[in-house]
Amino acid sequence: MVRDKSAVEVYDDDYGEKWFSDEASFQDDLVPVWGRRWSVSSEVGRLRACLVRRPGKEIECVKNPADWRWGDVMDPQKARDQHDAFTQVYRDHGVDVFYVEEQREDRPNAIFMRDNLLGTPEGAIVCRQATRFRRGEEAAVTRAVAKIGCPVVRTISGHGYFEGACAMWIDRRTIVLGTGVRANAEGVRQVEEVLRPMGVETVLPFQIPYGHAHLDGLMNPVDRRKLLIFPWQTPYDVIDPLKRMGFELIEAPDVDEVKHGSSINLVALAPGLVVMPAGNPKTQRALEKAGVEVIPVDVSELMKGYGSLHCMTAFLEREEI
Ligand SMILES: NC(=[NH2+])NCCC[C@H](N)C(=O)O
Repeated sequence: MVRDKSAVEVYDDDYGEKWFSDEASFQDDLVPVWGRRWSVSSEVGRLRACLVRRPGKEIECVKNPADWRWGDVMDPQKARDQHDAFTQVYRDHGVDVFYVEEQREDRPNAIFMRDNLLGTPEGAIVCRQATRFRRGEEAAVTRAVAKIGCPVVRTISGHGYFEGACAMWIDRRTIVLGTGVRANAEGVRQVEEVLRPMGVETVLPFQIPYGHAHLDGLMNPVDRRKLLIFPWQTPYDVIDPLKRMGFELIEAPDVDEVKHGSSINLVALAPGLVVMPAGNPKTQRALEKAGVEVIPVDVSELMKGYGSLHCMTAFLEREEI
């Protein structure tokens, strides 16, 4: 009987099950699979990449500022020029600035990108806006993130809502997560569920006070172990463990600068080097006295939307500290 070659003959010198799984971690795969190290685990490690929304047509839909939680109507050209200027400072410091190119024309607050995206050690969490006047910004952000190839590790869903500025990274193992009008318990639970397996061990809960939307007007790390805080409205129970970790506290010296100058709403380009809204001389001096280098930039037009640099910048890649 004529028979095909037996399986044994075919496999001969190279047979057997050998297509085993690859045990590399997702984080190890970021560069080979996802094209770059899309990894964030602090607010201060050298900034390599961020996502922003240059003010587009949407800011022109604001007629009554109070409808959008704005203080005043923006001059579109001034707003765009100021946006170009501060992102240029980022680029001058080696940051790759990515843009959300398309956005809904009825979502003027979409320029406050941090609220739409939280960077994690393994990619982005796409947030879910709490308010009706912002919900929907995140859909365009998802498309932008997909386009640049950054992995999305979670989209806040179900009954959760969570805006990225309700989180504040402390270090690879520690994060502050705030609940309040812009982040409910379910939203925080979803964020925590994603971060724990990535190696976050300590979550410091922060009850955001009535009248504040986010954390970046209340506290912001400016160096590996230096923290700028609004002293009267940051819970002692958040500060105490940070003190034990060796954090030096820099108390914002002027309420008016915090409230109207967004003096805490700054972006660190590297440990001890920050870009900060201009017009806050007292806070700037306090930072410099603490050994922090400050680059002031004029974002006064953009601040009519009640947000500033930190809110406008979603971090996509920072060097680990
Ligand atoms: N992360 C921030 N502080 N964002 C400020 C957002 C301001 C915007 N008008 C809002 O109420 O949503």
